[in-house]
Amino acid sequence: MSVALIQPLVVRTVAVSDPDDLLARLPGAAPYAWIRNGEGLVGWGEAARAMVPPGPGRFDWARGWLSSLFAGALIRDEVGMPGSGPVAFGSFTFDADAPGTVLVVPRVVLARRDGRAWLTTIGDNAFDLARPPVEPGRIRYGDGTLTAPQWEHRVARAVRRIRDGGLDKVVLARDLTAVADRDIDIRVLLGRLARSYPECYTFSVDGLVGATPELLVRHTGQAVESLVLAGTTPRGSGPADDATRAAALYASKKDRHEHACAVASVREALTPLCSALHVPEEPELLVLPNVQHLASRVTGRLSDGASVLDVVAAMHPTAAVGGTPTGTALGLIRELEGMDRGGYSGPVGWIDAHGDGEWGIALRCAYISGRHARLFAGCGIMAGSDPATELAEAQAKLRVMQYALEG
Ligand SMILES: C=C(O[C@@H]1C=C(C(=O)O)C=C[C@H]1O)C(=O)O
Repeated sequence: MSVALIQPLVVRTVAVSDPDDLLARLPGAAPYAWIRNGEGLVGWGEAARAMVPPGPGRFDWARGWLSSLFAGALIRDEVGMPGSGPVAFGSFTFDADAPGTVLVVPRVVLARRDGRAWLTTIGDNAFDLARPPVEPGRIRYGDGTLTAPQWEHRVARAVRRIRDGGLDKVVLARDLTAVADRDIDIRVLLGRLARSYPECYTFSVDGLVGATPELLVRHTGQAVESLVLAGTTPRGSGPADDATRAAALYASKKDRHEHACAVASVREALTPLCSALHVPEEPELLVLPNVQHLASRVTGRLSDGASVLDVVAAMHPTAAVGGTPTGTALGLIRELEGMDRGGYSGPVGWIDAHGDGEWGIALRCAYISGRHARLFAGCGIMAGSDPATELAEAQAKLRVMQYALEG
């Protein structure tokens, strides 16, 4: 297959002076990015790419492809940090059987972490001519797979199914289409997202772009960390209203149960892999510009040398994006959503040659292609869910990418 045809990668990482705004260094409109609070990695060009075949073995396939690629590489890494040396950016589809999972090793990666900065180049150090970003102009929206009222009906059906005892929780999503006057330059979106959502992970992988608050797993050596989110209320009209809404969220049996389902799924996935695992008793509140979430930071130590992709494979799909029990929820999602989620709500992130990396759940995101965008948002549906409230919550989540497109 393509693996056999690839020449060994010749990789060099050197320390560089502070690059300031990483996103401003991207020379062209097809970038790779993973940025939070100004730190992270940006990349461009392609040294290697794999379209990962769909199916239950996709994580194994990805792991095999990466290990033969990285094992054959000639690596000179003068920095020795997580994310130095060669890295692959990846986006896995939500549904294991859907096409569209991709891994790309950019030709150039520029990164900053803990006050250090580095540049990784692969192959000939070709000079990249920068083109200034271009604004997309006016944006027109259209319905995606379902209109808003149709989606509310599907939510009502899911609630009935839950009340009938079929399952505890299911996450239902909807999509929205957008067309711009001009081709959408992803760098414009990334700049807006990183400025307005600095706490989130602003990402870009092969046309999937967003700012997700949900860290599936960060893997550094033996340490793993995850930020589980579930249970949401929109921001209020001011500090007092915010506080009232936050208190109601904490007190809501429905939201606490929804959150507990998501935490339980992460605990179950991580327990077999970890020698130590800390799961907080009570959630905290994560306040974002558009919504507030119940949040639990889970930390652990891996018992053996599992890579970040092994951990991702064990965790996906958590109940934050699938439901409880997982299998029943996935069947209901297929039946009721009537759309292919693609990489939305799938794992997105990067991995280095040591198996370290950071992967988020691709939320608050859109696929960008030419002048077109397809935006996604979903909500956890419980027995006590009200379709109109869930629609409002999905709309609040869609605002992240609407803002990225419109400014
Ligand atoms: C599904 C999404 O978000 C997830 C669902 C949440 C909820 O229903 O409360 C909260 C955070 C995410 O885990 C989305 O943003 O599309």
